[in-house]
Amino acid sequence: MRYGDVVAVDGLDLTIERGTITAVLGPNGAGKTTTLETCEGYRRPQAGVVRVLGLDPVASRRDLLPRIGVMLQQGGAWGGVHAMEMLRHVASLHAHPLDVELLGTRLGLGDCGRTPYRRLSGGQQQRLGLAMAVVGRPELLFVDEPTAGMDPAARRTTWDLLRELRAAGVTVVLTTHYIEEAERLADQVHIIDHGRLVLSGTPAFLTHGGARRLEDVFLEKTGTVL
Ligand SMILES: Nc1ncnc2c1ncn2[C@@H]1O[C@H](COP(=O)(O)OP(=O)(O)OP(=O)(O)O)[C@@H](O)[C@H]1O
Repeated sequence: MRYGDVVAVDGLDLTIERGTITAVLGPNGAGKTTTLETCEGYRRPQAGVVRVLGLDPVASRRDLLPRIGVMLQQGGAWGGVHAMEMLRHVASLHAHPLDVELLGTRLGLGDCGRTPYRRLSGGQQQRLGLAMAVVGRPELLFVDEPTAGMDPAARRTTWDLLRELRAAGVTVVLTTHYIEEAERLADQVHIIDHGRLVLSGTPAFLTHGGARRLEDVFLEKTGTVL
């Protein structure tokens, strides 16, 4: 995937197993969001092949939309909408949504009250984005930096929710800059740099059974030690 002269994703080859949590790590500009957006069907691959639940994400977008959940890095709601109003709306678009009130309470959306979306804090917007992504009971969930800007309690709630989804058979693909998050949550970690895959494995494999810190492995492999 290129943007003009910039090569954002370059021969990236990876497969994600169903029912697992996969973390895609990489420095700023490594190509994580572009990769996710291509899998989500927002971008048509300029070369190569992408299959999501066995389907072409662009050609089969209508079939895939009810089956996947997407949490974008930013946005996804109208500026003037209230959090619970937005969540109820998204739920109404799905055949068998989760209980909106329970989900909203769990993710602290009740606290957002009548504040319009554009005035919510970054962490509150993230919580709503996560709720919108999971409310339709997706089989596959893409979450781009889900806990960025969240306070520690909201981060824990998010981790618990993602683990519960995995236990229920949902496949979760996340990007994060919090290496600890990947270490705690992910079954499989892929590190990408300059649009290429540089290392893959379970957290235990990558850290030699905990003998190394994943952050050190990440910095070494991506050459980002300053
Ligand atoms: N719409 C766009 N137009 C031009 N260049 C873009 C566009 N989107 C991304 N890029 C460039 O493509 C490269 C990959 O960007 P991408 O957003 O996929 O990286 P990322 O790994 O998600 O980064 P971050 O961790 O900072 O979110 C970067 O060099 C970025 O500047």
